[in-house]
Amino acid sequence: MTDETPAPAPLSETPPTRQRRLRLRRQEPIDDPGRAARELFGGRLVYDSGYTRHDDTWETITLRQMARSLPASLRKTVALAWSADRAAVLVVFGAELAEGIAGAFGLLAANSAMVELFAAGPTPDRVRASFPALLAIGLAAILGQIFAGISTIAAGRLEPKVERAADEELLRCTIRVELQHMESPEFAKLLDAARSGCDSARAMLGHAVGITGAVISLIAAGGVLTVLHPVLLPMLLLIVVPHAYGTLATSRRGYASRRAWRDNERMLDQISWYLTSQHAGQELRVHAAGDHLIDKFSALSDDSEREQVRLARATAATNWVAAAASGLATGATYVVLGWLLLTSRVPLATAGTAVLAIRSGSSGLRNVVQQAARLFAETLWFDDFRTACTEAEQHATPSGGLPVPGAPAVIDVRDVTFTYPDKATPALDKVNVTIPRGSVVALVGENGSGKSTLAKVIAAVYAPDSGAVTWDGVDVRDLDRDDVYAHVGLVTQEFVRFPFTSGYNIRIGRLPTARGTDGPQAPTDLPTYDNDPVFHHAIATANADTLLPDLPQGWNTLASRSFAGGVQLSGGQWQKLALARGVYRQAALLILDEPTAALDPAAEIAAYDKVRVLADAGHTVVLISHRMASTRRADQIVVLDRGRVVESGTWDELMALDGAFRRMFDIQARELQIPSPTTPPDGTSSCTPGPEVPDARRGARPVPTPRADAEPVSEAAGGLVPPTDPAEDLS
Ligand SMILES: Nc1ncnc2c1ncn2[C@@H]1O[C@H](COP(=O)(O)OP(=O)(O)OP(=O)(O)O)[C@@H](O)[C@H]1O
Repeated sequence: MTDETPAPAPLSETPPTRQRRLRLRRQEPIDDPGRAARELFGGRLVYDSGYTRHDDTWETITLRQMARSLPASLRKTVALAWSADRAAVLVVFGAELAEGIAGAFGLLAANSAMVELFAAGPTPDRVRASFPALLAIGLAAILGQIFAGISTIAAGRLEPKVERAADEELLRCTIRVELQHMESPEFAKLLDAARSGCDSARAMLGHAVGITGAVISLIAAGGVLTVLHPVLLPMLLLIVVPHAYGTLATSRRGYASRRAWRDNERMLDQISWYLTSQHAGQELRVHAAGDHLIDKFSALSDDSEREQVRLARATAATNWVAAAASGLATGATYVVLGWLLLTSRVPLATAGTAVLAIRSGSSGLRNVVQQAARLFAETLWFDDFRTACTEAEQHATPSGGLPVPGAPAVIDVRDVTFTYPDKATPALDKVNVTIPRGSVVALVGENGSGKSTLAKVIAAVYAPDSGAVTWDGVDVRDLDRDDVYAHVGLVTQEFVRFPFTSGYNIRIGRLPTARGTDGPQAPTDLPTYDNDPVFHHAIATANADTLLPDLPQGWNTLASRSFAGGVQLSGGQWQKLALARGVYRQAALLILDEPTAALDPAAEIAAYDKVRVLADAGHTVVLISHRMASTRRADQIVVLDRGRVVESGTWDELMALDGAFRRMFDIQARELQIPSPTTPPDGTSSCTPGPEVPDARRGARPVPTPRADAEPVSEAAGGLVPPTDPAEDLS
């Protein structure tokens, strides 16, 4: 470093940190994330998901807002519960009402008992006279508890039903949403929020029951007070209103603070997870980054502790103010009560009952405020759940349409243009590809050139903005989508590693319940892999039988180390399972998006050989690969560049063309020191010629002929009949 170069200011001395210390001293919430957070995460670690959608509700909610929204929230809860279990709703309401009435009855009995006890005469006589009233108090208390228990049982029956109904509704409507909409960031966030909304359905019920009970006991206490003396009723309000404000203020402050320190906790969780995980263990040790991260953990923990201390002090201060206000009101109430006593407006016994009623009433109202605030927040999440379901229905995969008579002889991509919603330039731009049955079409091109997008359009997962994908001349949009999907098998780059058994990870490609498939077992059967020829065909094709030595329970071994008895599979082993899943589907059109990226060289070569065998058996294969050599046995190679088809033709034709494909091949060949095929001046090469393609030039739309040697595909629901002896066919 030269003298002129200014030394970077130490992060700890930057202005935001000084400001932060001041804020801490003044007990204000920390809004500067601190040095460790900035260095590691670039600032606070805030979820960009729907789970934080209503985070500021508690901080902004007012008593008036809550009171206004309460009837609507209660209405929604009752409607939800009513649709789940009417009888349970009636029992809950009846039990809450009965509990409230028992409470009021108990207060009146207490009044009678006090009248007797404060009456003139010898003490034994007064006690004896008060006996029936004392019995009535006991009876009211017992009945109150019995009714509370009945309400709890009925609510316990109702709550899981409500939650399950919401969960299932969300799952059913989400699984039908078109992927294009599913991938939009806004819908993804709404869906996150909707998941919370399902939990909220249950919580809303709990709060609604709590509010009902509290309101009923409040009315009972208010009624008793009014009977004793009308002036006592406003006194009750005087006590509870400051309490209500205090409760709300404390909760709001607590929530705001927790929100601030929750970001901190999230950062701590992230660091501690990586410090203790096997996944990062190797790098952290070799790079000696562990101690550094522990220091950051310490710094963030300091911040977290400071924030929690600040919160405790602030909460105590708010509670003191609220309690002081409420205490003043209570004092005033007792002064009024004393005045009523002194002026003989109420007898001493009534004053005693009034004290009890005021206590029970004020606790009821406090309860109402707390529960109503929670109900308000939960209702927001629940509304998201409803919005998500409505939006999901609006963007559901259309049902109906023309039936797909069988495996298509030709799939045609015509002038297809497709732009992702958040992108300015199209991912596919006037793309034309013709895919005859029984052929292997390889899509190649640089990263981001549009290969996976084109595969999704071919699989009818995305609908083109313009142009069309046709199956035997019929636009896919006019076909029954479930029928179309019954003919498609997909092995994506990011195939799913389900935490199920390794066998089920394959079987999920073609479950008996799936429409259009004729799975080997009835849904109630336990999987028996031994006598499932399709399963054995799939594992042989994907070379997945090599996994068996690592599967202690065979195909019933759980493929997840997170659970007891589960195993950890390697990346390549998982890829074999995914490939087997795709083959097990027995689909007419098989899309393989980089299906061998994690395989060893021998397994990779075997996999490409099997792809050829599948095509020769009548499957149509769309293969995406970055390894140019792997496309050698494809019938057609389509080269994409920034969403456009720049070359297409057979291997020989593209090598002879000496364009983009040849350049990509030569780069890889140089790296691996593979001799490049010699291209004679007439443009033909020494490679085995593929089926004749009439026009192979830059950007041209080739029209390959359907393979004459392709075996007929079983027309039954798009499934291909497996070879009787897989080994025979695959050897
Ligand atoms: N879900 C998405 N949302 C927005 N843009 C996307 C999405 N998926 C892909 N893209 C963009 O579309 C373009 C084409 O992507 P695509 O995944 O089809 O390329 P690819 O050729 O398969 O790339 P790779 O070889 O890296 O797998 C890229 O610019 C990519 O950033």
